[in-house]
Amino acid sequence: MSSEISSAATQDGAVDVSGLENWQTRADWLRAEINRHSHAYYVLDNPTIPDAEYDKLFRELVALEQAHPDLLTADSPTQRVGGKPLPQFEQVRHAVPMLSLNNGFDDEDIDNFDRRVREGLADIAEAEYSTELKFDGLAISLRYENGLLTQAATRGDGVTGENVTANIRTVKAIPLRLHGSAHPAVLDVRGEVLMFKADFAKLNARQRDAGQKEFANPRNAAAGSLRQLDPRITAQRTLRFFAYGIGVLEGASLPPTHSALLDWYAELGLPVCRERAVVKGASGLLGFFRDIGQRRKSLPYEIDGVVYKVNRLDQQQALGFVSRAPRFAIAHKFPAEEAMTVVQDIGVQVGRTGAITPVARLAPVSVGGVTVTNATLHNEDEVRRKDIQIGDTVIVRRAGDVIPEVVSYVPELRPADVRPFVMPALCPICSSPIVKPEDEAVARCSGGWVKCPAQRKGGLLHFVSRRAMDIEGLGDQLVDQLVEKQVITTAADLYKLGLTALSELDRMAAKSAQNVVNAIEKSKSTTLARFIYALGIRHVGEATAKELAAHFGSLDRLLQASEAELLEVADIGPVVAASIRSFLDDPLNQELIAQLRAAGIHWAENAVGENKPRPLLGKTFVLTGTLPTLTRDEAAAMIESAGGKVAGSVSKKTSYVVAGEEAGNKLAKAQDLGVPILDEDGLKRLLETQ
Ligand SMILES: NC(=O)c1ccc[n+]([C@@H]2O[C@H](COP(=O)([O-])OP(=O)(O)OC[C@H]3O[C@@H](n4cnc5c(N)ncnc54)[C@H](O)[C@@H]3O)[C@@H](O)[C@H]2O)c1
Ligand SMILES: [Zn+2]
Repeated sequence: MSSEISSAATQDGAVDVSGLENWQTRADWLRAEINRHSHAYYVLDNPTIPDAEYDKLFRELVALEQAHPDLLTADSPTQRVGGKPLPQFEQVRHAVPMLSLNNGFDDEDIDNFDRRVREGLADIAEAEYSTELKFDGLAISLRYENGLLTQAATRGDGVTGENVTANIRTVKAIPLRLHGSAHPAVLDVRGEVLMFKADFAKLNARQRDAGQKEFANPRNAAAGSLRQLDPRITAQRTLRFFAYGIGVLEGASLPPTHSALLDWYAELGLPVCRERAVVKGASGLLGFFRDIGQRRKSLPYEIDGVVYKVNRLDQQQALGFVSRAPRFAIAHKFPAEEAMTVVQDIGVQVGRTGAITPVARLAPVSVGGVTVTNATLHNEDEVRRKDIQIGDTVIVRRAGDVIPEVVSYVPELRPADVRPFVMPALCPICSSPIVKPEDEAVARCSGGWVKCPAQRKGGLLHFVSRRAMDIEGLGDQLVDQLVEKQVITTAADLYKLGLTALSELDRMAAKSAQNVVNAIEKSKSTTLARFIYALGIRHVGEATAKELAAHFGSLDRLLQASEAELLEVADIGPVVAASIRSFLDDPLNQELIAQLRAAGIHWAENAVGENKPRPLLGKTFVLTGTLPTLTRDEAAAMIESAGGKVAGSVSKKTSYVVAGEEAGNKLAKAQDLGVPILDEDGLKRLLETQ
């Protein structure tokens, strides 16, 4: 290996080898790192770094070996699957190896996969695929002889796995005897053992209570639970199973397609996931990917992508395998939700109620498809519990639209000079003392909105937000300017804002100034519930505001309500009642409310208050899909004003499901449970006739 190669490639910018002698050294280093992490992940079920970081190392090694084939060794991790089986278990040799899957990340990868498949099948015009989910668990092989479960083995290194038959027998989702009567002499079912999100949360809560180590994620929990030497421990953990493939088959003929194989499995009583489809071409694959991506959060188990398989089994056979994965299948992965980066500092943020949130300032890192530079540490106790310090390398998580958070630090990468976070004594914005009541986890700026611009801004942003007064166009930056330049101090000042004042602000075009003025004007017509919510009373969220509005019917009645009367409202306890009373007793707040009413904010008051008819009282509705004329909010408001409740998920207690176009899972679930289903007209009729 000459230094020439290394310097040329460095100029390419392909791989950073600074400080390393040559490619050989780099490849050796990568192999050692990858092997170390694989061992922690596959054998110990206790990963040391996020998957995305591991994948980065792995991809670098693949690229290196492709560019310099002489570097490739037979024992390179790129040529192998999984990890070595644990010696404590009896070993099982897989007659048909259990392989991994190749990965794709963007649309182009999938187009290329589809093209390679068509080329590999003598240039067929269009390929048919079976699409399914990529479950985040561990692969298992279940051997049934004449319908009876005789052996279960983990994937291990793909060739040799661990005999976990005794443990698998405790998994209720897996039949010990196949349904029906005609059974093949030997059937080797391949599938994934996994743990559902709810069971994972329960398990971790139990581990916490027992002072034992919590699992990093459901995959590790599933793997750790299955690979127990004592099956009684496995039996205490709720594991599930989905079948997705086949190894050996004797005494029966293979169905013609993968989808038919899964249908057959379902008939045999094996769990097969419902979320699957048969599609054509790359566009069909991408359609499935987007649909699942949208519903990912609501699935009861974790997935890290979807899997596409050529549907016809004869075509699968024709395409065959490369070293560690089939050519006929690919996993289309979602962007990683976890990444590793360095905490450069820990600052604090002041919320609208004065709550002080420690925030990690991070070296920029891409997580879940966006660049993250700040991540919440929630509160001081949490920082101590997780022992996160300035200078630490940490794992950052960003799942969907959720605010990025720091999950943990990486002990082996902690430098000697880390510094702990110190809660400042004074608010960084207004210099008022920060106080922390003994019985609360949260420290607060004691300045209140009168002294603290951060609280003022937060309060105003809450006031104008979509679920409060819904004033469009008043974003973060505009509110910042208005508060900083002292154009407005309270929400009431918003209603005095004229075009001139707005136009004087930086970068405010005449047209957008006019839009803001119009939006403010429009917001004057609102509902009592929105108005109460907009006030930003501590502990009064949207649901409580709705309850208050429905219960009292008019603002004056609410203003006069005693704590005892407040306690009569559904779901309101002593803490909330006291918080409402103390807010309303504050002369500054009384002044604010008077000014807002004087500015012309109004709503339809209900003269009879609590006596208003509430025909849907006690009924729970679930909304799904797109209704022809009503938005979800409107439909929910109609149901709630008639006394009904709107819930997020369907259960036996659901009274009605209101389904529109493109209703998904919830509709299917309602049908399963026999819950009555209404369309928009049905809902309207119900409201009229009651
Ligand atoms: N954090 C770490 O240190 C570390 C170490 C090693 C591996 N890993 C992670 O493990 C993964 C690689 O491991 P891998 O070889 O198990 O590959 P993989 O997880 O990328 O894909 C192959 C596996 O997918 C599973 N699978 C789920 N649904 C499936 C379906 N419908 N059809 C077929 N298979 C399905 C099977 O168990 C199969 O073995 C990567 O995500 C990598 O980041 C992480
Ligand atoms: Zn402050």
